[in-house]
Amino acid sequence: MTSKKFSIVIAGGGSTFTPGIVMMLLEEAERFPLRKLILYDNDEKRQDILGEALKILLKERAPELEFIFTTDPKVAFTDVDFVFAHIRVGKYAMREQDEKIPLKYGVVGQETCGPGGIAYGMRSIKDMLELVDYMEEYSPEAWMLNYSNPAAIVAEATRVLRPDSKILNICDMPVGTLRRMSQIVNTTPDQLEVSYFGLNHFGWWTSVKDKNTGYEYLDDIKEYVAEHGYLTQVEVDTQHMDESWQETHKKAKDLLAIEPRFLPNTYLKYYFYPQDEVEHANPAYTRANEVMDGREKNVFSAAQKIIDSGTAKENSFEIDSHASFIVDLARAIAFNTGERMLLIVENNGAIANFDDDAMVEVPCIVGSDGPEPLAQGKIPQFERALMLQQVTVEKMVVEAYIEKSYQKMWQALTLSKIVPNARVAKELLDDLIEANKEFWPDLK
Ligand SMILES: NC(=O)c1ccc[n+]([C@@H]2O[C@H](COP(=O)([O-])OP(=O)(O)OC[C@H]3O[C@@H](n4cnc5c(N)ncnc54)[C@H](O)[C@@H]3O)[C@@H](O)[C@H]2O)c1
Ligand SMILES: O=P(O)(O)OC[C@H]1O[C@H](O[C@H]2[C@H](O)[C@@H](O)[C@@H](O)O[C@@H]2CO)[C@H](O)[C@@H](O)[C@@H]1O
Ligand SMILES: [Mn+2]
Repeated sequence: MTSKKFSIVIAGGGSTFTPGIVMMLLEEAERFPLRKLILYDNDEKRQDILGEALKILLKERAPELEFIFTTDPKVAFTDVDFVFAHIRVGKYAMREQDEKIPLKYGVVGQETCGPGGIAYGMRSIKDMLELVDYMEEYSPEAWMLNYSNPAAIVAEATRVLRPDSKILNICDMPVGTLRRMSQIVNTTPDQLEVSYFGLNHFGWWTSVKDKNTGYEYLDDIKEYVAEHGYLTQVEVDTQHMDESWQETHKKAKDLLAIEPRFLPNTYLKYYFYPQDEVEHANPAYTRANEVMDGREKNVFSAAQKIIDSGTAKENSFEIDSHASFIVDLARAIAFNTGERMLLIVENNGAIANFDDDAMVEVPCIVGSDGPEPLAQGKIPQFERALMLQQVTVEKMVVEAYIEKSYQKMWQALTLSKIVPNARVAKELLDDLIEANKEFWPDLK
């Protein structure tokens, strides 16, 4: 048990994931003791519901923990060791637009991929920079562990616009898939050591080894995935019980078919089989609606029950697998543990034949000075060409933000593997500009 106790602000305190993360922090109190926990959000009404419920729960389970929830950045970011950032600019109402507008043009509508991700990225940059600036103004020694999506564009924007900031960009898709892989080979995720390369939501596993014996499980897992995808006997993700996510895990088999050398990140399905996504999509009811009717409703009604009953003894929130590794990451920084984790970092040669200034997702050794990427060698031309196209889209969105450039945003949409041609890209862009006029810079 360490003596040091930490102070964390969760930026995006009204997030549907906040209660699960708080429950996980309570669970991990031995390994990562807290002295202060702050929720910060720019939507007071939304955050207050979770804040009031968590105040009751924490009084009962961690009375010694200082807990506040606020919309005042100075209060939120002062005297903190870590900023856990998971904001969703525009909330689910805008995710719904990101997913539905492209479908009007027969194009995949998705939270972080294609036109939906591009729109979400353009919406997120200003708010993310604001969080970084608050952190550096009020707690200059703090680290930001950023979950906020679209992680690829957010990571690129902070690389360009806040190059010296202490930000770790993370994604739990590979963490969730590793849980599935560990089940497939009848071990536990902590026993597996991976090699992986790609961009966020756009990558491949090249090795999945047993940490102790060095046994390479890649072929064993591929044999299973070729038949079942990543669908496992026991569901490992409370978040992914919905049919749409089950379909996604099953689709991994078709992704393996196009690239049999490596194991795929499930997000590749939007780039390789967009027609299947559009065919099966319901333009009137997308993933955003599922979450609004599911997770969002469940989390806020659980909170209301706690408030109404005045106790969390009967009702409570569920611990969320969603952010279990966020503590490992914070501990790696705090205690220089040298944890090996996938992070989204500047390439700088980790992928030998890819741009140094690309934000890539690779295994890193994490210590007090941050991540050290592990060399993944040269990648094949097939993946290299796909990644260059996608990373250029991500870079052009950030350039379009900086230059307020309509032309660059049109080019970014046109370049996306998911958008069929420049005419659809322009129609999409004009529609997205209208839907995002409250959030995007005025593009000229
Ligand atoms: N990196 C990953 O693998 C991963 C996994 C899960 C979720 N996420 C991301 O985490 C984020 C939260 O997800 P959610 O579904 O809980 O969203 P949510 O809409 O439930 O919560 C987001 C919260 O952020 C707040 N917010 C928006 N802009 C803000 C700003 N400028 N300052 C402070 N607060 C602000 C909103 O008011 C809202 O309360 C999203 O970006 C989501 O994509 C990422
Ligand atoms: O459709 P949603 O909002 O439920 O999920 C979208 C997010 O999906 C991934 O995160 C998952 C993760 O893969 C899973 O293992 C579990 O931890 O839940 C997470 C949240 O659902 C993806 O990595 C995120 O970027 C997406 O936002
Ligand atoms: Mn992710």
